[in-house]
Amino acid sequence: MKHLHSGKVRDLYELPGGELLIVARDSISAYDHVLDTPIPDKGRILTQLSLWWFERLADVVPNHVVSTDLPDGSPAEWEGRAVVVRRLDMIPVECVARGYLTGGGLKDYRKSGAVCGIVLPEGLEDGSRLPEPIFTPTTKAAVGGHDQPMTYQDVEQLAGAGLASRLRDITMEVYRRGAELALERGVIVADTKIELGLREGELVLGDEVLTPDSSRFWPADDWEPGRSQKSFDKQFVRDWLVSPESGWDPASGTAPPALPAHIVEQTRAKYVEAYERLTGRSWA
Ligand SMILES: N#Cc1c(N)ncnc1-c1cnn(CCN2CCOCC2)c1
Repeated sequence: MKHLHSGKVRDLYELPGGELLIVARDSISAYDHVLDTPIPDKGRILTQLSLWWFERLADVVPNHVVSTDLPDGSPAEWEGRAVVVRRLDMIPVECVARGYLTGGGLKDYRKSGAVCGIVLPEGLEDGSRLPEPIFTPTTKAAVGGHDQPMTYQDVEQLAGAGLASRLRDITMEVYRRGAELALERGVIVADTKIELGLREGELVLGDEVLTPDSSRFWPADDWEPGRSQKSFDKQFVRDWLVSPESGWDPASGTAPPALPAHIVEQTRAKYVEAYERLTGRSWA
């Protein structure tokens, strides 16, 4: 098979029949670096979580999944973390829904009182829950670049009014369903990013959906607006990397050091916990 693209934590291949293969690696990224130390089973756990969400959301939007059978000639180690998907005509918009204000959205809000042209109430802090979830699309940045916020009018100009409306409706419904289910199970989904493409004129959900890589997962019992929230899955890694033990400085521009075994194990356990809490299934 032909290698097409490598993202931070996933690779894309083209299959002889014209379909694509997405392979999730056990890589984890923090402070804008992909770490050298893999988290065992992360690729499999997030692939299986995404597949579970694709199925649950099939009444909202069709998806690009064709099969989880490994294509002939694939390395056996890809089992469980490789998905055969239909090739879509991807819409070049990162479709983001936010239920809480943080990250780039908070930065824009502090500068202008708005996010993607949507004016928000005054007095919101880092981690504030928004009165209603909002659609905050961004451009798909080139490798190493940063996504740029788009207004809804930008999306209409790019995709047309009809498609823009569908992109927003689907994004908001995927977020609403995901955030509602997750909160019942003790996980806040602060925001999520989906990617949609066209196939025979129909919008189809691509990429991955409602994973800790495509979304911000926060432990609900630790939520406190006014400070940065703990990441459900990445907090052990983030804290260790800036601890005296690691000896690393994010501002140094150098690559982060390898993670100690106990941080790897605790982080793997968080991915297992997220999968089990959300799906109600045992990972074993
Ligand atoms: N999904 C999908 C998909 C599709 N079904 N058809 C055509 N193109 C794409 C595609 C091409 N690039 N990306 C960006 C995100 N990638 C996701 C996979 O992993 C690598 C990054 C999506």
